[in-house]
Amino acid sequence: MGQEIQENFSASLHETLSACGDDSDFKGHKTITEIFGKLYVVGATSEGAESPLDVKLFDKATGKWLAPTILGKKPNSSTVHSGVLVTNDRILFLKADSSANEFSYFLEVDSKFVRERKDLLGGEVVAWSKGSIGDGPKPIVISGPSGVGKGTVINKLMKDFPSTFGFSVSHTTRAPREKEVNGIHYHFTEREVMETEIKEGKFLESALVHGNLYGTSVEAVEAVTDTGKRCILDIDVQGARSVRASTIEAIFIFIRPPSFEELEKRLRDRGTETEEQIQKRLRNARKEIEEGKEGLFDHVLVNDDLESCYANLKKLLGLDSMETSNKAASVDFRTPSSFTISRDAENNIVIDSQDTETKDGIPKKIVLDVSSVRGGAPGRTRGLTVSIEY
Ligand SMILES: Nc1nc2c(ncn2[C@@H]2O[C@H](COP(=O)(O)OP(=O)(O)O)[C@@H](O)[C@H]2O)c(=O)[nH]1
Ligand SMILES: Nc1ncnc2c1ncn2[C@@H]1O[C@H](COP(=O)(O)OP(=O)(O)O)[C@@H](O)[C@H]1O
Repeated sequence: MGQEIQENFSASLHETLSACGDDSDFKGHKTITEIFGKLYVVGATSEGAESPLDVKLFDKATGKWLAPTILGKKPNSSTVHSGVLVTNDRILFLKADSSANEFSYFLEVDSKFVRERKDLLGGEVVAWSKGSIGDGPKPIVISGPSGVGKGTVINKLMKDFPSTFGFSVSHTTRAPREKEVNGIHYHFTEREVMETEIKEGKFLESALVHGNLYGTSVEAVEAVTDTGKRCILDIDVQGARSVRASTIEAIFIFIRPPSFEELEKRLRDRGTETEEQIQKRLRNARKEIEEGKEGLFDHVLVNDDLESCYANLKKLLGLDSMETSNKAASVDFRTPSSFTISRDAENNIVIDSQDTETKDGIPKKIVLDVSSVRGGAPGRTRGLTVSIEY
């Protein structure tokens, strides 16, 4: 395998590319990584540190440039220090003079997420994801029949813990209710537009629910994880099943009503649906309650008395003891302004500072254990372990 994979350290890759007629047209520094006969060339298309990084792909066998679909939020060019192949499925980029939260980005070239997207979109696909030290908090998926009280408990959680949780705002083709605000409760959209966006791979999951399309976009979850908050998804059972089958590691919670009669009463008292819509939701509710028993969910809560249901939810999320409130790993440092990258005997990636002055909070050496990195939430590579020496 060593023969088939070459990293950016190798000057010969730059020679190979020049010999092939390098028309990648990047400004300034570019990195090249070879994986199974394909050169992944990463650089900026315009000058300046804020220019986003672009990816071009050169196939040595055919001598042709391929234009991959690039998913995920592109890091900017100040990120480029060096591309290091960490596993066969992703390349690591390290950023100088940066916080622990921002210093590592991965270009996924053959991860499960990328393979899924290739099947969907066809052609070459790559995806950017930000490195996350440790496991980070898992997203929470909440499902249950219409009218059971999902929205009510989620609102309570967001109000009581505003800096801990963020809501994944879904797209839907249903009409807004009176008090619903576009972009806050849902992104209200046209069916044709949403169908096209589903084909383009914009959605992590989507489903037809009560006659309308609903879906979670990659961007909706990224918007929450980017703020460092824990993402809450209010999605139906089909959506929960899709997320379960994906690379997202989440906690799945199903909320049941105390009885079918009580569910009907809540739905009617809410007064947001027509009689026909209520009937449709009640028909679907029977099916959903049955599916909720299937073992797809990690926890089932009964929403009889609201306060006790909410107390149980907080308990299972570890919020009753604040020390265990799912804080992200608290490793804090800044990367040096200048460094070299190498590997040690255990195959860890070693960042050695080349800064002439020592500064507080900037380690001399940072050792990255990448043996257990994996995709987590979209836009995230989790499981990075860091040790530092000052
Ligand atoms: N699969 C999927 N389901 C969603 C999404 N957003 C909302 N839903 C589900 O769609 C169903 C209808 O939601 P909504 O129209 O807000 O009505 P409500 O459940 O009566 O409040 C609920 O089961 C939601 O959990 C989504 O992005 N994906
Ligand atoms: N435990 C409860 N007891 C009584 N009414 C409730 C309870 N939980 C929620 N409700 C009410 O039931 C209705 C449906 O709740 P909602 O949160 O909109 O459900 P969902 O989001 O699951 O469709 C709302 O009017 C809400 O105020």
